[in-house]
Amino acid sequence: MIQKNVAFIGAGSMAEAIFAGLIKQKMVAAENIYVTNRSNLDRLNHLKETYGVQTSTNKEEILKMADVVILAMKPVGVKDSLEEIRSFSSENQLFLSVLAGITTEYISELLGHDAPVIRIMPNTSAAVGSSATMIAAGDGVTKHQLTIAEGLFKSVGMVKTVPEHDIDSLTAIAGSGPAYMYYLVEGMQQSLEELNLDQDLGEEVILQMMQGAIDLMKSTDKSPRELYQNVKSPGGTTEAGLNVLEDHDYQDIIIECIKGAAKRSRDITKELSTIPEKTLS
Ligand SMILES: NC(=O)C1=CN([C@@H]2O[C@H](COP(=O)(O)OP(=O)(O)OC[C@H]3O[C@@H](n4cnc5c(N)ncnc54)[C@H](O)[C@@H]3O)[C@@H](O)[C@H]2O)C=CC1
Ligand SMILES: O=C(O)[C@@H]1CCC=N1
Repeated sequence: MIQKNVAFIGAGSMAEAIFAGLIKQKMVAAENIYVTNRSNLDRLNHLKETYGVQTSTNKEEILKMADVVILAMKPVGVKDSLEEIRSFSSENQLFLSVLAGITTEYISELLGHDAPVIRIMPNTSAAVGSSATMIAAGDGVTKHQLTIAEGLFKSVGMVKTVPEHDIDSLTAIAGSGPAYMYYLVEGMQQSLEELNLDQDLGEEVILQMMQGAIDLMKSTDKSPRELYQNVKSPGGTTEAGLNVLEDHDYQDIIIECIKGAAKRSRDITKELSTIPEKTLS
């Protein structure tokens, strides 16, 4: 457990997933977690009752307690939010931003001082200790500060420290990826009705099937292609299903999906930042 106060600016699904995970894994005590949002008091009260975290709509009150500040508002709100808190923040605080498409350089510019800024791309599986979190240090971040960020996020899943220019592309997989998995599961669930199967039974089978496929991929050197070839019998059921996927260019669609998400992350940078184009590659 680290003896640091961690403040969340933004109290949405990502902030909740992170602090739920930090508390569950006993990395940070609930009383050391401070949470604020734009103005939704009901939401703050709900989080306080559920997790025992400290909450307030008064940003100054929250900021003055913080050793580590986690920026977890929507990217579009970052400018207003940082303008609101910059006078309460200090260079002695460590800033961790989970905002898609927002560079450390831009955050430093908005803060207007030399506080260390680290860019983080986690996912909502942090709530159950299973995030795949990407971390990139901004200019001037010390090894010790990076270790603090890595330690916090290692407690809620796997961490990879990467160059900042890779974060946009990795956001598509690490950050947005869970949504594509849930979308796939939703599609399978919808098939249950058409097949006249019991919904509860079917949903349990789908999740165990996916868990098993992940366990097998993690435990073998075989490629996904070898693994699905092993499932497929000539003239069998799997082949019939794979033919449908191929007819619809399923893998091309997945590639376009990931490229589209990565492009959006880079576009957010261009839309919201004042940073010159040459630094965006
Ligand atoms: N949801 C996800 O799976 C992931 C989200 N992220 C990033 O996390 C951030 C938050 O995403 P979500 O939690 O999904 O959004 P959300 O819409 O659920 O929550 C946004 C929160 O920010 C607060 N907020 C907005 N403006 C504010 C301001 N000026 N000052 C203080 N708080 C303010 C809102 O009140 C709300 O609590 C985004 O920047 C997103 O890119 C990153 C990885 C995964
Ligand atoms: O959709 C988004 O923009 C955020 C970033 C990654 C996951 N959710």
